[in-house]
Parts: sequence; C-alpha cells; structure tokens
Amino acid sequence: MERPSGQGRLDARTPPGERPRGNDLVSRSCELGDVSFGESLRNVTDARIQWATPDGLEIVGWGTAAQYSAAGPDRFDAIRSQATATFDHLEYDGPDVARPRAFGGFSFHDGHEPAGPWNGFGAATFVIPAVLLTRTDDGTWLTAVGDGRQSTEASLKSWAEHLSSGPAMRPSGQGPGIRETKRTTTREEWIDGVETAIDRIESGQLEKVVLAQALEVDLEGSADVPSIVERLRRRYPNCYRFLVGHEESGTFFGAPPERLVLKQGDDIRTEALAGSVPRGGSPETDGELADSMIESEKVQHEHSVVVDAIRNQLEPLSREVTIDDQRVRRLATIQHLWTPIEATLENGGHVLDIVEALHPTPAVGGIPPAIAWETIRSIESFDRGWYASPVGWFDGAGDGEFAVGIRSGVATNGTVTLFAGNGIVGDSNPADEWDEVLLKYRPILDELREP
Ligand SMILES: C=C(O[C@@H]1C=C(C(=O)O)C=C[C@H]1O)C(=O)O
Repeated sequence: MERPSGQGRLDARTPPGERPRGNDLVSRSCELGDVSFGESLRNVTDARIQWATPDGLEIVGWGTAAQYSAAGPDRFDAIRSQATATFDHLEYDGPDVARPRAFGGFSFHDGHEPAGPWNGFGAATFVIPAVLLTRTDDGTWLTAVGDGRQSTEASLKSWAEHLSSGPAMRPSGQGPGIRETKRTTTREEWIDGVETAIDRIESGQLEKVVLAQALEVDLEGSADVPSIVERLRRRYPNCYRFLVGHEESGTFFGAPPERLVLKQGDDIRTEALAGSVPRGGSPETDGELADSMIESEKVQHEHSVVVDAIRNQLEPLSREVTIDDQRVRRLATIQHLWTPIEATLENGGHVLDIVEALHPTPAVGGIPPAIAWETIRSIESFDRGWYASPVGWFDGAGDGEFAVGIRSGVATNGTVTLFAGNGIVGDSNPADEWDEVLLKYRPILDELREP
C-alpha cells in the first residue's frame, strides 16, 4: 500500500514547550467505518503484523514506530526494559482498545541464529507499528504512532482518508495451490526418533518430550499470507490467527489453538493443551474418539505433565492458582485434551515475566526442560526458529497476550515451511505418532491447497 505523506518526522512547527522530548512517541486514534484488514496489509513490504483472538479482537499493523530485539538468556528482560523506556514516555490520546502495543515474538530457544526460512527472525523481535487498525464488536479504530504531535495527527488523518476510500471487504480469494511437498523427516526417521526418545524416557532421564518435523511446500502461485490468515478464520474461529513479518524476512503465520498467557492487571489466564485425537465423521464418532482420549492413561499422563509444570511455574509468582476442570477442545480437524488455568499475581509484574516463566511448557518442549531440549536438538533435523514459541503483544502497563506459535508456517518466496509436533511419553506408539503429527499440518495445508 502507498504510504500517505506526513508520516514520521518530528514536526518543526510544534512550539518547543509542547513538543515531546527526544525520541518520545506520540499516538493518536480515531474511529473508522468498515475497512478490509487483509487489503490494508497486502502490499506492505516493511514490518507488518496481524493478530486475532478467539474473543473477537482483531488487529493489523504496519510500519515501525519503535523496534526492539534481543538474544540470549536475558532476552525477555531486555525486550521489556527497551520497551518500557518507550512506553514510559509515550503520549497517547484515544480509547484503551486502540492503544499502541508492541507485537512480536521469540524463537523457541534463546541460542537461535536466524538462517534459511528464519532469516530476519532473531531470538526476540518486537515492533510498535506506526499504523494500527483495531477491531472489536464495538467498532474499528485507526491508530497512528509517530514522533511529533502534528505529524502524527497528519498521518492519522491521511491514513483515515486513504483507508476509507478503499474496499470495506475483499473476497478472501483462493489458496495458491501446491506444486510439491518435501518432508524434513521420513516415516522411518520419525519412528527412529520417537524410539530414541522412548529409550531415554525408559532409562529415567526424561519424562516427556515433544518431537516435531517440518514440511516444505512449494506453491504454484504466490502466498498472499494476509488472505490465508483471513481464510483460516472460517474453519478455526476459536483459534488465534496471526502473522509477523519483519522488514527483511519471510512471514511467520498460523492459527494456534493454544494460549500461552493472557495478563490483565494481576489476572493470568493460561491453559494446558496436550493430548490429541482426530475428529470423527459424525457426532457419535467424535464422541467416541474424545472418550478414548479421556480414558487413555498415556494421554492423561502426557497432559498432567503440562498441568503440573504450569502450576509449578505460576505458584511462586501467584497469590492463587486455579486449575479448572479438564475438558475436550474440538477443532475442525483435531480434538485435544484441555485444562484452563487461572492465577492471581502476588506482586504484579509484566506479561513477559510470565512468558519467560512458562515458555516452553511441556506441551511443546518437555520435562525436564534441559534434557528435553538436548533430545530435541539431537533428534530433529530442522530449525524450529519461532515455531512453538511465544507470539503476541504487550502494552505500556505490562499487560498482554501470547499464543503458542503452533499450527504455523513461515512463508518465503514461493515456499511455505510448515511445522508440527507431538508429545512423546513412555507408552507412545511411534506409528500412531506419525499419523497424529500429519493432522497438525492440516489447518494451513488445506488453505494452501484449496482451489
Ligand atoms: C506441538 C504441537 O501441538 C501440541 C502438542 C499436542 C499433543 O502432543 O497432543 C497437542 C497440542 C499442542 O500443545 C503442534 O501442533 O505442533
């Protein structure tokens, strides 16, 4: 999309006494009529983000008002302190829902070095977009973030005019079509890897590990990721939908069913989502499959390891941790065992503290964490990059929401690399694990294929 003029620069006409200091940011919002979020992002070549939650919040953003990156074991802290320096001096005038937020994520492991499809995705990268569109049931807002009052107000006005003259809706289009798919892991290699993990579990070193694989998909057409993300809403309305593209990178996107954390003030919501069976062809077979999952000792063990790890991480930070009743989460192509978890923080804090405490849960990593990671490294033959990692947003109050970046892929020139993994415990059956992992490619693979 062509950028309207008047964006960015500190406006020299602002009276000195009224001008924000140095690099301080200014943000303004206004309400808009219906605009197509997908269309707004389509031709953006610099940073862009999209974030949609099962609760109905939808945000797209583009451009960079501020950017933070960090690597190594202190990456959570480093991002928090860089962003706090901005937010502490950010002047915002507008409704809470449209406030500026920092969007981004982390790599699975803090030692990540960007390469291949993950070029441009560091160990932690966040941006406060220069332009944001926020939609809830109550309406749509446009937010501009810049470094001077008059220039930011001018930018808001010109984007409002520009977006209002565009289409309110656009057809969500077709999938690009698939030319060829290539696995990182053959069935034999997968079965070998699962057996190696089971040996480690039986020897007592390891309790659970999540092994994953990747599928490289060569496309017939080009991947219009914002419209793929829009289309994922039709079959996965109760999942998150996101995309993250940095200035010089491919686009990471997906429809994860799993919340890592939602923090609002002292209230924390998270969940254990682990244990999977396919959907049946009818309500009866759906129910039978779900019952077999609930009754399986193997699945219950796989699941309880996640509940216990989350409880152990949250208890030292919380006044109270509540583990809700276990239930079944039914998605279009798969069903999961699911336990919602809530906590009340003892001494407040920042959502990134909770992200750091929880990531990776044994729903995507394993127990004990260090041996699980070493097992993953020695068995998996591809780079997890940002797959299965925290992706989401935080604001100036330290609130925010992060999904677990699963049911995801990274799009780079004509190729999408998809990722999927399974929890392995002592009584896992390697051949069953192969069938299960293929199910987890489906959400995106189906959209790429669809005519
Ligand atoms: C690791 C993935 O999914 C995770 C593993 C699950 C399992 O092992 O049953 C279920 C849900 C997710 O926590 C994935 O989708 O790639």
